Amino acid sequence: MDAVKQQIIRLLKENIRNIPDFPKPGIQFKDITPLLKNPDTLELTSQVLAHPFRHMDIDYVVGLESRGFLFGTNLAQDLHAGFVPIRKPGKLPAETITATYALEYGKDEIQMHKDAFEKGDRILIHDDLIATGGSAKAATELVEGLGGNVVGYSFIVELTALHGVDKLPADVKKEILISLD
Ligand SMILES: O=P(O)(O)OC[C@H]1O[C@H](OP(=O)(O)OP(=O)(O)O)[C@H](O)[C@@H]1O
Ligand SMILES: Nc1ncnc2[nH]cnc12
Repeated sequence: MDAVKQQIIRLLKENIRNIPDFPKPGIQFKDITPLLKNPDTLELTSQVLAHPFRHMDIDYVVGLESRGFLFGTNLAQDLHAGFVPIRKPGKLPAETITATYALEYGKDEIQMHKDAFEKGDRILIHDDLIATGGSAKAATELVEGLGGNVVGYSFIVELTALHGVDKLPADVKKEILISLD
């Protein structure tokens, strides 16, 4: 990583705070609201997220509700791609497909519109954070279920102790800005 990027990543890291015991006892919640509040880190995060995928011919960025929407649409615009939302159950109005997954602090289902993209389209999956990897894996199942080609994953934060990345296909490009314990 070059020196400028390293300096940017350090600044981003300083703007993520740890909230102990949220939303449940024992969970160390990584709160990105300071990073969103600071106009410098807001802009820099967008720029460093987009850079590695600029020449990858991404057709759609798929973002996970809700924190995956914060940078997902901007990432799509930067890459001149479309944006596809993955949402919690009962929120998308047209016909959907569903995947079930386990969270670090619960269990949930996610949905995507059946007509979100065409078979063979090149998809970048984005979320703010990967913990157990359950939601990113479920998102992969949704995309592949519709014949999409997942060509990349983009996360701001990875919780390394939970090894979420191991749940994702080994041969697909992954860009993670910040690794935390
Ligand atoms: O890797 P995993 O163990 O699946 O966990 C990561 C997911 O958990 C958080 O979302 P959450 O479900 O808390 O919803 P939110 O984005 O609406 O806050 C986070 O934004 C990721 O989507
Ligand atoms: N520890 C954590 N902090 C923030 N978001 C999360 N999503 C799952 N685990 C999380």
